Amino acid sequence: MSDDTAPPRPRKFAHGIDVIETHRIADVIRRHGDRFLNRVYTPDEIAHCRGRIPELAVRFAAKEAVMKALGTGIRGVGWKDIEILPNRRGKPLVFLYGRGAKRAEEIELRGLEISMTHLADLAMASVVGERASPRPKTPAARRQRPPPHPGERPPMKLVTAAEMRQLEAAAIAAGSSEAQLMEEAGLAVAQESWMLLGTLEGRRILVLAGPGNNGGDGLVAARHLYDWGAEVAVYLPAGHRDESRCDELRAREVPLLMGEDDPDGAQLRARLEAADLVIDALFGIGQRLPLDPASPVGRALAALSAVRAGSYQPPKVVAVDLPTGLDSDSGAVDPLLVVPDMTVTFGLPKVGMYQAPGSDAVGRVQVIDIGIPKEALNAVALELITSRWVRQHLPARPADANKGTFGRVLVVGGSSRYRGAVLLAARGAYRAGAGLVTIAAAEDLAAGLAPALPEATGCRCPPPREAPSPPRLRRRSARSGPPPVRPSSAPASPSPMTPARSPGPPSPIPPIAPAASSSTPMRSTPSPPWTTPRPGSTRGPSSPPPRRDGAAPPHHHPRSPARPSRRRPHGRRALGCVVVLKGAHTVVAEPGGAAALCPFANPLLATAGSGDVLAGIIAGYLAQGADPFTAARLGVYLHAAVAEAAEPEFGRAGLLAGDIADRLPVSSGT
Ligand SMILES: NC(=O)C1=CN([C@@H]2O[C@H](COP(=O)(O)OP(=O)(O)OC[C@H]3O[C@@H](n4cnc5c(N)ncnc54)[C@H](OP(=O)(O)O)[C@@H]3O)[C@@H](O)[C@H]2O)[C@@H](O)CC1
Ligand SMILES: Nc1ncnc2c1ncn2[C@@H]1O[C@H](COP(=O)(O)OP(=O)(O)O)[C@@H](O)[C@H]1O
Ligand SMILES: [K+]
Ligand SMILES: [Mg+2]
Repeated sequence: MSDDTAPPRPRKFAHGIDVIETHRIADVIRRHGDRFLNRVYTPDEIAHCRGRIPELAVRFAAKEAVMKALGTGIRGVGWKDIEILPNRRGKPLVFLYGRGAKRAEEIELRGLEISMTHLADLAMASVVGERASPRPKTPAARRQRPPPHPGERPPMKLVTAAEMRQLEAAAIAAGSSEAQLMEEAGLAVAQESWMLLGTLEGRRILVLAGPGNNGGDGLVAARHLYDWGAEVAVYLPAGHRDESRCDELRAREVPLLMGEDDPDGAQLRARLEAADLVIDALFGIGQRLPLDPASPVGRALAALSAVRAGSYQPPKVVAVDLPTGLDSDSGAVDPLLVVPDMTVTFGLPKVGMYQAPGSDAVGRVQVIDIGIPKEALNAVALELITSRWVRQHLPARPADANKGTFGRVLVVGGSSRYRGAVLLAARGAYRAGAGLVTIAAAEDLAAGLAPALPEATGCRCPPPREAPSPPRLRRRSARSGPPPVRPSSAPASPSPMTPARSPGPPSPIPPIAPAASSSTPMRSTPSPPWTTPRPGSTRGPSSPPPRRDGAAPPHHHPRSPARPSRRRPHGRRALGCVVVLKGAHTVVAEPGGAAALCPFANPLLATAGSGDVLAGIIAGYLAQGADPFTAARLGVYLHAAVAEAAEPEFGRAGLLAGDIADRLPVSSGT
């Protein structure tokens, strides 16, 4: 539907309100004078207010109220993008510029009216206007798949520390500078800290700043937070190499405590005990793990941990870029790590934040755009599978379809020991939307299977004694090309195959001739479209289980990263197929080098048959025409999303593999 034929979007109120204590503004102006005025107010506003505190305070509240009505918060729109000036009769009017004007256009904001008032020490503003609702979701619109590419948001990529440094270099090559990037980063940390605390006036903030650029970000944040009215102190356990940033703070009389001047840690403890918020700017992507508990940084973290554990009102913690003690690439966690309430990370999230146990050690993650050139992001191979991506890539389900539209899946199995596997995979394929699922099982099993899934058709295959052992499979594939895909675990797990309409010539001699007695012939691809090894079957130890009890997860030596091969599952190139490496935060990789990571870790999935259901789901999407990489990503995400959705009901145990299949529509419909 083109834009001019689109129905007008329904409209709703846009409202924002804010109140501020007038003396807060008076204090900031006393301390910072013109610097504050010039940062927050336009020249016309400054001229109009002529230094009158109530006028300035009420405008401060008004700007925040407008930000709320725009729905952006203080990060989205600059203070000076909003101007409040009276008309000739004294009625205040709101003028929007820059990002403010752009946002107003996006939401089709009209008729923004403002009302302001103040008492002795309070200034308050309320704004109301009319905006367009997000586009209505009619049943037809819901069914309609959004067009795949133009206008699609780029996928959320994940980077290693080395990749982040390359992106930083690209930003600098494009005209930015290290100092500018640090200013952006520190400003974002200050803004996020403000939002976390709600108000800064009278709030005590302790910045733990390390010797490198992570510490530099912390110093910039400290400067802003002080300028905005917080009581800020900075603790530098190991000093800092950038004296000029320290000088900016000394000029403001922000206390800078050096680790060497506090040998017994008493000053640090006192500051920590009094703090409302601690900013962890000790180490970022430059950290070398493990941390030495006897080092100044190690002792600072131990003190923070003790205060958090032992205090009635423990301080909140914001981590800058990465929590100190988290390996950016593997997700390994140092025992000294303090789990923050929030991690403010720059450019792109780091891989380790989505790897157990690191994924349980970052709190809420806020990703900040610091001006990395978009083109540079193309070089990053690993992306996070997001619900948005899944919604955009689910196969279309046209209203005039018939079952032939949605492809066919053949599930081959024959082991009496794993008789459920074929059923689970078949169920997964159906629930994912395949049009027809056929189970090929040995005759003695087939009879028992039919009542369990009457929707599946059957076809006969040779008795199980013929089930080839792995060495025999290898010999056979040497003669006839690789065998069809099968889930990793059980020797006789089912083998979902590509649908009849998928491209590729039939394999010369598939191990079990699936189409022999089927009414419509089916084909398998010469190379398996995907394979699903488990972490245990790849190099490297598996990571310890995550803990959700708030304590730092157990130490996992960062030099033996959790799952080294997970990032780049070796073998996908050798196999020439898409690889699904199953487990917490499953990785899907394709032979070209791209890989995608599932955001979920959930023990509800660690149940027998769960992998068989996943295999069926992926086959279901393949049958509907998705390419193998897309089908695997869809399957992996939705399979795990079912467990996420089931957690309130089940807790951490008790979901059956069959339930995963049966609950699939719940998540694919969202
Ligand atoms: N990339 C970007 O685009 C942007 C990056 N930005 C920020 O820069 C951060 C990276 O900065 P960075 O490279 O200076 O590293 P950082 O994390 O401060 O640590 C290095 C320092 O710590 C020390 N050190 C490390 N481990 C140690 C140990 N175990 N025990 C003791 N010391 C140890 C190490 O000592 P050295 O190795 O030199 O002896 C060095 O002094 C990044 O996370 C982000 O916050 C933003 O400003 C803007 C954009
Ligand atoms: N902790 C976990 N977090 C997320 N997913 C998990 C977790 N444990 C197991 N899974 C998922 O459960 C499935 C288990 O597959 P698999 O071991 O092949 O089981 P089976 O062979 O019994 O069907 C995989 O998809 C895997 O990713
Ligand atoms: K940090
Ligand atoms: Mg399995």
